[in-house]
Amino acid sequence: MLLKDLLYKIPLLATAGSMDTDISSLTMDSRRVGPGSLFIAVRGTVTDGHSFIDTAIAQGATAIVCEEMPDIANSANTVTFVQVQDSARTMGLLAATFYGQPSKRVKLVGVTGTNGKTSVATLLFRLFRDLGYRCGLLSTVQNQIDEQVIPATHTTPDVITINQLLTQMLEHGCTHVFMEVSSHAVVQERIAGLTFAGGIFTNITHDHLDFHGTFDNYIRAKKGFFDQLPASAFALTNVDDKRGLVMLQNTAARKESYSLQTLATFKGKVLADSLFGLNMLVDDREVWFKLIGRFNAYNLLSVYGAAVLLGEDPADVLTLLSGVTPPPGRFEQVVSDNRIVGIVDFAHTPDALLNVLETIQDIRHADEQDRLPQIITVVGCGGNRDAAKRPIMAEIACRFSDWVILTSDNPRFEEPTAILEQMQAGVSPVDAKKTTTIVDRREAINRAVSLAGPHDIILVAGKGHETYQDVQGVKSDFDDRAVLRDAFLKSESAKE
Ligand SMILES: CC(=O)N[C@H]1[C@@H](OP(=O)(O)OP(=O)(O)OC[C@H]2O[C@@H](n3ccc(=O)[nH]c3=O)[C@H](O)[C@@H]2O)O[C@H](CO)[C@@H](O)[C@@H]1O[C@H](C)C(=O)N[C@@H](C)C(=O)N[C@H](CCC(=O)O)C(=O)O
Ligand SMILES: Nc1ncnc2c1ncn2[C@@H]1O[C@H](COP(=O)(O)OP(=O)(O)OP(=O)(O)O)[C@@H](O)[C@H]1O
Ligand SMILES: N[C@H](CCC[C@H](N)C(=O)O)C(=O)O
Ligand SMILES: [Mg+2]
Repeated sequence: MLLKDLLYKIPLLATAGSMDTDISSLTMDSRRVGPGSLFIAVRGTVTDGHSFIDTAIAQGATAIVCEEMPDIANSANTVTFVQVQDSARTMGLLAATFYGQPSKRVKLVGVTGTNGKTSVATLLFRLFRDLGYRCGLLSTVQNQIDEQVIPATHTTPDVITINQLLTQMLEHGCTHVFMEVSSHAVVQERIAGLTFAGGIFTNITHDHLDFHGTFDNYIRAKKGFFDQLPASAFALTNVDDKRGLVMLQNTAARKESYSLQTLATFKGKVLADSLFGLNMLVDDREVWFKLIGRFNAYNLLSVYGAAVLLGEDPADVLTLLSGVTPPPGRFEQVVSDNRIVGIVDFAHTPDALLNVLETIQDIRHADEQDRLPQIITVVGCGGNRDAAKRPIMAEIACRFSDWVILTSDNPRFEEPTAILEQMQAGVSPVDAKKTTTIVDRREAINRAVSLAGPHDIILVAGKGHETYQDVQGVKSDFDDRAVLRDAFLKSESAKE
């Protein structure tokens, strides 16, 4: 595509060089530049893409988009330079044009919020496939082009990757695409230039303050998604969340809502919640779902609402949705031969942990001898992420559990013991008696199993579907579900 066609309608501050240059590919990473590439210099959190302009040219880039013209701009006559106000945003607009506006050719629905994005996007994907559509999914767990699974590196990929994936989805006949929109992605313009058919807000609680600085900034980031929705889209919000209405304050999209507590476009009520699923009234129809926990009642209601807003028949939606299973690592049960109930859950924020533990408390029942199952929680917090949540998560674990084992999540580049000390700060002297700290996650899970008897519940929180542990940038195999199964087997054979 010619550079001048690519830049059509993009606000430019200055240019140097020919606009008739042919562009073969777009990239913001000098390491991926090839002959004929357009390199977009983006200022990042670690380094500045502008310092790689020379490398990009040496590797064959024929055009550079930047926020600051480099000195060589007027002397390099084989390369064209384009100065813009905001490279990251421009990249989104360029990607949409370069790939032929794929987001306009599918029904693209974005899901944002602190918790529940993967759950809602995955449920929508599974529901719409059951409704007979070919669908795409962009999620933390994985990306999917109908049946084909593509590993995910981010919750929301960069905007060039998104457009490439959307193009592949279109080639495979996908009509609907469901994607998570993280707050990082909004701030870094990873969704710039995408045309959404709908946006869903789940909730907002404490997370990522390391990145956003303040809670207000974090709210603004999430709201930014709704601010950029077109009038043709729907904006579906959870009005039971304190910030639910704020999200839609400035949106041009059609405002819709869901609630378990108050008047809303889509209204639900939890009738029963057990280890076998949720029984709900949804717009006055009674339905059983396979998911567990009141928080999932919200997820299900938003999925139902979005499906109806996308034109599906409410009764068909509920019939099919009642059979849909949750994504991996979300309240996933691993039960031992002697009936110890293991629950592996991706709860890695205070609110998620609170919800999961409240659910566990609600659904446990005393046995014939009137003994209430014990709750044993194994939890850690990731390194190089929001540190403020660490003591809070430890406190929540203690509040709801009979035993707590604090352990490592993904330490990344932090010292595991330092993270654990910050968690311990949330443990009161009284709770200290039931709390142990074991740095090694496998050992921690083994200890939990050794404390459990039949019908007791072990919650292993924080890593859910993850199949690795990241220590100093090295990812080694680690899967909470497999480790739990091993621990159950080992403890059974030790007893024999
Ligand atoms: C903090 C953060 O979000 N970082 C993201 C950001 O990287 P960055 O700003 O650090 O980039 P940088 O390393 O400073 O580089 C700046 C620019 O120079 C370029 N560069 C760099 C080196 C080089 O040799 N040549 C070159 O051209 C880079 O390609 C980049 O364009 O932009 C990159 C490209 O899009 C992302 O891969 C990267 O995600 C990192 C790996 C990450 O861990 N992100 C997490 C925090 C994240 O985004 N998480 C959210 C989900 C959170 C949640 O909801 O729970 C997500 O959406 O996944
Ligand atoms: N609607 C909800 N409200 C509160 N907590 C939830 C909700 N849905 C799920 N959770 C909890 O949060 C955890 C993560 O859920 P999910 O993966 O769907 O969230 P996410 O928003 O995609 O997270 P991430 O930001 O890491 O992508 C679940 O394992 C569960 O413990
Ligand atoms: N999307 C989240 C996932 C966190 C999962 C948790 N296991 C951790 O490593 O902190 C993030 O990248 O912040
Ligand atoms: Mg997710």
